[in-house]
Amino acid sequence: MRAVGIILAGGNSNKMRELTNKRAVAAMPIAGSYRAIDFALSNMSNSHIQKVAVLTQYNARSLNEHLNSSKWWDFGRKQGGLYVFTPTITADNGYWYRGTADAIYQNLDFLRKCHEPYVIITSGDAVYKMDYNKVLEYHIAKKADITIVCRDLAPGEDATRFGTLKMDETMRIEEFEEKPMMAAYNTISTGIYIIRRHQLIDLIEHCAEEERHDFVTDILIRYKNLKKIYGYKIKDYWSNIATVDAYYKTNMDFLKPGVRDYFFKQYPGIYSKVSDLPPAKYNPGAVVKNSLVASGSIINGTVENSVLFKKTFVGNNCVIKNSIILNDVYLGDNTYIENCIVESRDTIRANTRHVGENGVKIVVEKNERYAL
Ligand SMILES: Nc1ncnc2c1ncn2[C@@H]1O[C@H](COP(=O)(O)OP(=O)(O)O[C@H]2O[C@H](CO)[C@@H](O)[C@H](O)[C@H]2O)[C@@H](O)[C@H]1O
Repeated sequence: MRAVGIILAGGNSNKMRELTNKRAVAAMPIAGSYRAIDFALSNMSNSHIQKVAVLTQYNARSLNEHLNSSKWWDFGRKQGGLYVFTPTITADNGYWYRGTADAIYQNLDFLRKCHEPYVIITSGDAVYKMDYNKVLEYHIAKKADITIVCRDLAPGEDATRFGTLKMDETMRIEEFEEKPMMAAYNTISTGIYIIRRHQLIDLIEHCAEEERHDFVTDILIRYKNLKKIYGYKIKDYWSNIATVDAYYKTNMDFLKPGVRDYFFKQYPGIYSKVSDLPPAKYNPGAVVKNSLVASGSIINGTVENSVLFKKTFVGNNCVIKNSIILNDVYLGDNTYIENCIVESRDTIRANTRHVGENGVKIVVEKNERYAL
């Protein structure tokens, strides 16, 4: 095999507010049946990358539970497979992962023991489909040291969340600004990189010697002029979910037939851990329009333009509009929910009203069923 994969999934995002109090961003539920990291894992599997390391740290338990079997993404094999690395205290190291480069440094033995010549680095926070082999071919053809997958900013998208960059006519990166206050360029890095394995080991070791810990500022930006760093531009769907608005928008995008078909009908598919739940049930009186409803749900009221994760119960005369209901939520009779994200396992009492007036409202209620 030509490449191994590294999925960075250990970061925290305060821009997700209460939603990441208990789970990692990469464990955020997406489109009714998936977790964010399923997209990167499926891309690895579909690109025939057989050895993948997931670096987890913040709220690692949520991810570790999801990744407890590699068979869902077809990594269950004798050679290679899926490795989940959380920080471990050793005789030589007493730190958590202090940044993305440090996370790789602390697992450098994994890379040293591999034989594959290239490494694909991606984040677990993005929803996209990609054949990494196409990027690898480009990387080889360009004789690049590092290739960064990038795309143009979408209209209205906030550049300050991203690395922005400028390329010359050969696609070599001339300028790279990480999360600028005022973006000067409208091409952004997707945080997907390809690099030769030996080169990565050298750069990461050098970073560690100098007590530097961040892959973007301490490698990409620092070596921009010394190394040949090229951009590979994509036009397909790619969305980083690590803010409340981006998370909401990404889920809502799956209500558009084009996005849904692209991910779920066109080959290759997206895979996830499967649970043996009964099909969703629509009782007499239920009205459901343009919504995704996951298995194990029971619907009595009205649901419009919404994404309902597994085991949602919607009571009589409820109205759910433009909202995301995470798994295992009980909505009592006559509740009205509009423009909200309802946290998983919530119990929303009968006759309650929640409306996101100035943007999306996150609803976190005490769980009365579990408190019993
Ligand atoms: N200590 C740690 N240990 C393990 N994993 C960790 C980690 N700290 C962060 N991560 C993970 O690494 C990835 C990158 O996270 P960062 O916080 O470094 O950058 P961010 O995602 O904001 O921007 C990045 O991604 C955007 C695209 O979304 C680019 O535009 C931008 O240049 C780039 O820095 C995320 O998946 C995160 O979970």
